[in-house]
Amino acid sequence: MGVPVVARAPGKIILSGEHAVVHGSTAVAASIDLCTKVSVSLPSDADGASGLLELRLEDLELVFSWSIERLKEILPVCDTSPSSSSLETLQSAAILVEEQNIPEAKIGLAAGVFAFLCLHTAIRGIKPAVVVVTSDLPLGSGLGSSAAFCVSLSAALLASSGSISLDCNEHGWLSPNSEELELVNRWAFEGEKVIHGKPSGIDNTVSTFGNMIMFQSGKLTQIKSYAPLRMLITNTKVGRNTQALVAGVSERALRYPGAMASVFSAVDSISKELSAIIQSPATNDFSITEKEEKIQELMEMNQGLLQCMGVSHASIETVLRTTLKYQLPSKLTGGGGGGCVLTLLPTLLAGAVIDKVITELEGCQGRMFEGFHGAIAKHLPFRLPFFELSSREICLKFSKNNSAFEEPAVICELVENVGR
Ligand SMILES: Nc1ncnc2c1ncn2[C@@H]1O[C@H](COP(=O)(O)OP(=O)(O)OP(=O)(O)O)[C@@H](O)[C@H]1O
Ligand SMILES: C[C@@](O)(CCO)CC(=O)[O-]
Ligand SMILES: [Mg+2]
Repeated sequence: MGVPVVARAPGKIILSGEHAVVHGSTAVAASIDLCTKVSVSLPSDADGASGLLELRLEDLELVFSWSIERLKEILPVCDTSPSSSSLETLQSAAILVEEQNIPEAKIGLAAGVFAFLCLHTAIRGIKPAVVVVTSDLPLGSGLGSSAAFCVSLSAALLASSGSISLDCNEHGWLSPNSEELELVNRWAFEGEKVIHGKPSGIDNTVSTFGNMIMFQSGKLTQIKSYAPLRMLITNTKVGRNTQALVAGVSERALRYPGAMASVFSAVDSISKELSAIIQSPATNDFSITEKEEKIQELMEMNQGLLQCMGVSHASIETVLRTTLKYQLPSKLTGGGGGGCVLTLLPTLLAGAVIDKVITELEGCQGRMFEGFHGAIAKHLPFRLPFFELSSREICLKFSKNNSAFEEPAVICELVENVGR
């Protein structure tokens, strides 16, 4: 195999505005330091072109492969600029996914495999490669796994095809320049369309550019929090699919256009208020506690409106009731219908209370709780309860001397060095 390229991209949480953002409202999101990593290796001349395109999903121990001959039989040659039409011409790729006989229990992956075939063909053409994917993110749980997959895949494919320059810094890592990031984001958005149907673009945008953002109708504004926000993420482990949830909200909006327009408009105001509060400096008059109370209140109001949209779930309601016993309001994050729930943990909240909340959540329904600690460099799911919003951006690693990749912990260390 020739020189491999690795790209990594983060998942996200949405503090307010999911679903409504698809209908033009403002939303607030932040990247988290749980990432998906994609490596692309191309056959060297010495390999005599293996004649295979291979996708290895390492965490899931799944390998998909297609002969170049078969791909050429089925796939059209398509445009190489990021546009919907270039991926629409690739509908025929669906049969190539079906032929892989994905086990019923993992059928949700078909969308990701389909997006892979579309992005690979559109960006690199019909050529052999070995693409290896690993991820810290739970799939289909509201933490933006689909976007992190599309962003890291697009970045690695663009870098391996020369559309992103790979002048390494001393660590071998680099951040693409802003034009390159735009290109990555546009392709990732096309990939998200394949997985989600009608994405707003918020997930791929926050995964590409990192940090905390306010997003509306395709436009991002970076925002900066004056104080760290600590969040508890509870994973209900109830599987769901963002595409179906987004479609459900659109159907409700068609049935009740007036009522839903009011709901979306209320969410827009909440997101704008929230972003103003997050960005305001804490003074004596407006203490951190007051700020946190307002953030909690706005998140709670947003949750009420998400219930109006029909995207809550009994498992989410259980988490809400449980945290509320401790005066801690929560809201779902991402697509809803299960998946993850966010709870702001106020700065002055005693550790003993947090322990009690977690114990009670864990007791709710077997193993309902899963915590992530993002304040340290290792991107691993931990049984520790907090994570802090963190600034992350996608980074590419290029192994010039064809040596083996660093272990994930070392990569994290490099990321920490590069991180802002
Ligand atoms: N690492 C990955 N490898 C392959 N496919 C992936 C990967 N990550 C995500 N996907 C694809 O994305 C799907 C999950 O996307 P979905 O949008 O439903 O959930 P999510 O992105 O985790 O949550 P949300 O969109 O609410 O933030 C998976 O079922 C799979 O098809
Ligand atoms: C539900 C949604 O609003 C967020 C999913 O993380 C969908 C989208 O904006 O693409
Ligand atoms: Mg998604």
